[in-house]
Amino acid sequence: MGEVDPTFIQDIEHRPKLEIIEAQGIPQIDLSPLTNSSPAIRDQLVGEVRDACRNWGFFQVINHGVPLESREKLMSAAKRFFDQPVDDKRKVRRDEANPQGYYDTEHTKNVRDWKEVFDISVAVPTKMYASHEADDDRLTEYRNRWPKHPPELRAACEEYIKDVQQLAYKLLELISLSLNLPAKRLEPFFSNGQTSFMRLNHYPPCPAPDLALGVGRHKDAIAMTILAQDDVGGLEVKRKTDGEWIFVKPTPNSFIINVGDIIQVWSNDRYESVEHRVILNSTKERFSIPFFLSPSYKTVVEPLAELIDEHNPARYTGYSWGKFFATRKRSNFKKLNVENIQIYHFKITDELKADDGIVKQVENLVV
Ligand SMILES: O=C(O)CCC(=O)C(=O)O
Ligand SMILES: [Fe+2]
Repeated sequence: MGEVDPTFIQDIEHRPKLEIIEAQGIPQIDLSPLTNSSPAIRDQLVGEVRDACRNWGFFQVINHGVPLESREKLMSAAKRFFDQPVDDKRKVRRDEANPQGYYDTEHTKNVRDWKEVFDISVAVPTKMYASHEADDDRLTEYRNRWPKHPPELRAACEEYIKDVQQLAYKLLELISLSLNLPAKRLEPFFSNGQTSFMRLNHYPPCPAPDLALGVGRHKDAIAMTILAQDDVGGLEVKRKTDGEWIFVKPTPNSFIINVGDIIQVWSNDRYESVEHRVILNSTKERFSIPFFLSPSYKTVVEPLAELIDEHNPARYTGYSWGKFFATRKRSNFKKLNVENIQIYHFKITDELKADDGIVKQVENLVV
C-alpha cells in the first residue's frame, strides 16, 4: 500500500496510543465442559459466559473443538492469496450486486482502513433483499468468487466454515442459557437461511502505526463474531468500565468471541455490543479471520418476548435484518456521505428519536 495517504489518517482523538495496556484482558473461557455431562460444571460455564458478555462483550475460548489443522490451512491459503499482485486480486473484486470477494478500500467512519479483505458467504447461495427500499420485496443471491490462485483456498474456506459453524451453534446455546432461555432458542434464526459471512483480513505493515488503523473503532452489526487472529496481535477492545482501549494478547489456537448488535437487541441491552478497533505494526503483517454469524434476511430483530415485561419494557422497535443489511451495503458501496444505519436508530428513547435521520458518515459493512 506504500506511503500513508491522508485518507488513512485518523483524527487526533482516535489515534492509537503506542504503549499497550495489557492489564486484566478479556476473559478466557475453557469450553471443554461442553463435552462433560455434569450439570454443575455446565452451569458454571454458562455463568462464565454470562459474566463475560455482561462485563466485556468479548471473551476468548480455548478447547473449542475446531481442529487446529483446519485453521492453519486457511491461514496459509489466505497468505498465498494476499501475496499476489493487486491486479490478480482485483479479478475477484466485490461489486455493487454481490459484496463477496476482494476489496482494499474499506472505510470505517469516513477514514480508510489499512487493510485488504476477501469476503465469503457461508450459505451458498445467500438470499438477501435486492434493494434497501422498504416496499421492494425482490431478492438477490450472493455467490462466492473463487480466485484461480491459490487453488486450495476454496476447500480450505469450506472446511473451516463447517468447523466454525459447529462452534457457533455451541456458543449460541451457551448464550441462550446465559439469558435463562432454552438452549436452542436462538438457533432457528440461523439454521434456515443464515446470511453469515467470513472475512479474510490482511493488514500489511504500516509506516505510520501512530496515525492509521487497520480497522477504525466500530461495533459489529451482526449477531456474534468468532475471530481467529495470528500471533502478531492488533485487536483492541474498549473496556466498559473506563473506556480504555485494551490490547487482546494473542493466545495460540484460541478464538475471540464478541456479542454483536443483534444479540444486544435480542437481549434488550442485558448484553452490549462493544467497540473495538485494530492497531497496526510497522514491521509485521497481520492476518485475521472473523466469522460473522448473521440471521436470515427475513428476521425481524427485536427484544425477545421472554426478556421483556412491565418492569423491563422493550428498548427497541423491531427492524428487518435484510433491509438493515441492504441499507448498509448500499451506503458502503456508493460511499454515500451519510452515517450508516445503526441499532440506536431503533432505540426507544425520546432523545434518540429526535436524532433520527441525522446522517453524517460512511462506514463499512460490519460496523
Ligand atoms: O482483525 C481483527 O482483529 C478484528 C477485525 C474486525 O473487528 C472486523 O473485521 O470487524
Ligand atoms: Fe469488528
